Amino acid sequence: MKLSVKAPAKINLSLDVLHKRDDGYHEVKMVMTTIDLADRVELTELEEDKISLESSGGYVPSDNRNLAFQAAELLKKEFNLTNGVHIVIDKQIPVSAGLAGGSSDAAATLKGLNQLWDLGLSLDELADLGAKIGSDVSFCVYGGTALATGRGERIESIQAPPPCWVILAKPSIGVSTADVYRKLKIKEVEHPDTHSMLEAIEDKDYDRICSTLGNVLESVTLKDHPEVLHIKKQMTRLGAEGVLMSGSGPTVFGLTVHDTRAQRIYNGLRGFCNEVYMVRMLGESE
Ligand SMILES: C[C@](O)(CO)[C@H](O)COP(=O)(O)OP(=O)(O)OC[C@H]1O[C@@H](n2ccc(N)nc2=O)[C@H](O)[C@@H]1O
Ligand SMILES: Nc1ncnc2c1ncn2[C@@H]1O[C@H](COP(=O)(O)OP(=O)(O)OP(=O)(O)O)[C@@H](O)[C@H]1O
Repeated sequence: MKLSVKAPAKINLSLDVLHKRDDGYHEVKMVMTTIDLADRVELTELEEDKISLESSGGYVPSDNRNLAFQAAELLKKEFNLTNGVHIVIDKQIPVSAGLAGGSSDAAATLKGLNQLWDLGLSLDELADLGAKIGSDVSFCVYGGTALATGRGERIESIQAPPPCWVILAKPSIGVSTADVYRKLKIKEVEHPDTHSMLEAIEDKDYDRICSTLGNVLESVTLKDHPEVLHIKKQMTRLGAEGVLMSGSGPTVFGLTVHDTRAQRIYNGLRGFCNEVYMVRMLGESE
């Protein structure tokens, strides 16, 4: 049997870091939402007891460094399974971008194999398993829009923000999430008002959502990579109503409700950035 699962990217509308924990991770408070930029993960049952993986598009590892491979491995180990699977990833989400591409592939693999191998696991159980793979995987299991706390794995789903265009621009630089967290000076930075973001979403107040966007990790990535700040300025100049870096970066997203403005921002950014996307905010889990 074979099945195909959509794996959407996420953006962080608010990302706050509260303190460093004894286990080396950071306690976070984030509002995350899914966007209509997605990989597709195709799972085919194998007769043999093995996992194989291939990926089209951007370069990603095809062995157990791949988070989707790790998801299949984890299920086999946890439940002592001898099932096999061939995983094909149609990669549309840019890699190492701050958009949780790998995490979403892992979440899609967990959900798909739950069906394919008839494991009967609930979404909560899949999200708990996902947390063993990476901090963003639990959110990707639920999708939609959520408040994420703990190291990012404690998920409280909330309603979707009002729909709008999301223009994404990724400069051609690599950013290490671990480095960004390590360099963050928690006491010296301005913290976003996550509570206000939650209220704005509840009130469906698009203008307030735009003015409340905030990501504490910008303090590190913008300083190390001035091109990210440059993209933010261009997005604002081109008329985006709200602009922010997603996750640890380097992708910047701009929000607008206006169709013609969205096209103008998209065209304007393509002039000096190779990877630019214009997609809809999803917000709801599909
Ligand atoms: C930046 C975000 O993408 C925002 O959604 C996430 O916080 C990062 O999620 P992720 O890429 O799934 O992160 P993981 O693979 O769990 O961790 C990568 C590295 O980032 C650091 N890390 C991550 C999450 C967290 N709450 N505190 C951390 O300090 C740790 O050094 C960890 O070794
Ligand atoms: N399925 C996958 N897709 C993309 N990258 C993967 C995958 N599996 C493993 N990786 C590796 O994970 C690293 C980060 O990739 P990813 O695209 O998930 O980053 P990201 O969008 O910054 O994630 P996050 O926002 O969760 O920090 C890369 O070094 C990549 O080689």
